[in-house]
Amino acid sequence: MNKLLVSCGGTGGHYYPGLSIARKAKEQGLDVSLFLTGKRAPGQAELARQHGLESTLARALSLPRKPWLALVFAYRFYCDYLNAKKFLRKTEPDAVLFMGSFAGVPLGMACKSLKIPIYLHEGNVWAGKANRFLSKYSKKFFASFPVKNESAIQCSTVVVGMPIRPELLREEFSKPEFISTLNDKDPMILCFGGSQGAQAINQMLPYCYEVLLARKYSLQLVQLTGTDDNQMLIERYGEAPVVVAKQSDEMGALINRASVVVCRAGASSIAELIHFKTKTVLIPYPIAAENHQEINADFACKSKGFYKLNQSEIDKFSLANAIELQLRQGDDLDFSQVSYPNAAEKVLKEIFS
Ligand SMILES: CC(=O)N[C@H]1[C@@H](OP(=O)(O)OP(=O)(O)OC[C@H]2O[C@@H](n3ccc(=O)[nH]c3=O)[C@H](O)[C@@H]2O)O[C@H](CO)[C@@H](O)[C@@H]1O
Repeated sequence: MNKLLVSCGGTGGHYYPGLSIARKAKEQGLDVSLFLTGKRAPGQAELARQHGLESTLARALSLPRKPWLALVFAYRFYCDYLNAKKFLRKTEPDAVLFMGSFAGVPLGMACKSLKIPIYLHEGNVWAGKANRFLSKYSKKFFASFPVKNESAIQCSTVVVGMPIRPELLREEFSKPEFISTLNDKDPMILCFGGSQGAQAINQMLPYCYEVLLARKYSLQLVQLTGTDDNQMLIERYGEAPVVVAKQSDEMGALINRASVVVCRAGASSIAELIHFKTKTVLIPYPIAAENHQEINADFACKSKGFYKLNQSEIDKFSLANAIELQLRQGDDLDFSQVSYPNAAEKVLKEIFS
């Protein structure tokens, strides 16, 4: 049986697409497990276990921010590399798939030394540092979208798409209990940050909502803030048809129901919105590494389904105008220029055929 190891530690941005590929691999009868790093790893391993997947946990190594820490970093890197080699000798995977975090690099170098085939998956339109570095030793680079800095990739590249959680790929969804106070008739705006929320959007939205109501829109709003500290926000909305919550595990139902979404420009968010063909205002996280969210947003805007608003340009009117612009567009927009479906299947076919 083919044995696959998926290295997807770090933030949700690397973990969830890796988990989706691992779940698909298990469904196809492959022997698959996860390699997780960092403080989120125990929780991520527990979620993987609920899907019948085993994980190996390791510490996360990040690049030193101060030059005098370079020696400590080199020592730790070497220890992690030796541990990874020991682990690979014991488990003998046929292939290792990296989802693009620096934490996976010691494991990558151990694969190189033991001649275990390395594959990479990149979520963003701008390939990140770890993937660029590992590409020199890899068999194939799987991209979610055509990669803007493709010249920095030193192995063959194939665009497969961003793997989406299977829960979101259903045809029908039931209405989430926590929005039962909202009706099924009026348009609904859904707002969320990345997997960690977005303070700047959270603060501006109530003002923007007032502007839209003053323009006579009968709008409902679901605002997922990423924080527990929502009391002031809830009081501010008062009796308005608005639901404020920290987060939701029912994103499929919410995106499917939304008339317009306002969110960051993370790769999974964009892939999910393309899947549901939902009109969206993207507000790229301005300090994302190498400005990759703005590059993601610029790519998504090839479809009129997306509209980009920079955080520096946000005020209650610009955000209201952007939402209004999207509300007024028809619901039959073409997302085909940016759509790359069935990513997990394509990755597994490329690795094992
Ligand atoms: C700040 C930052 O650098 N973020 C990066 C991080 O992703 P990050 O995890 O922040 O953002 P993504 O858009 O990739 O993913 C967000 C995910 O959270 C889900 N969600 C959101 C709110 C909620 O209440 N419930 C819920 O399930 C969304 O449906 C989506 O699946 O890695 C991604 C992939 O490398 C990058 O594209 C992002 O730019």
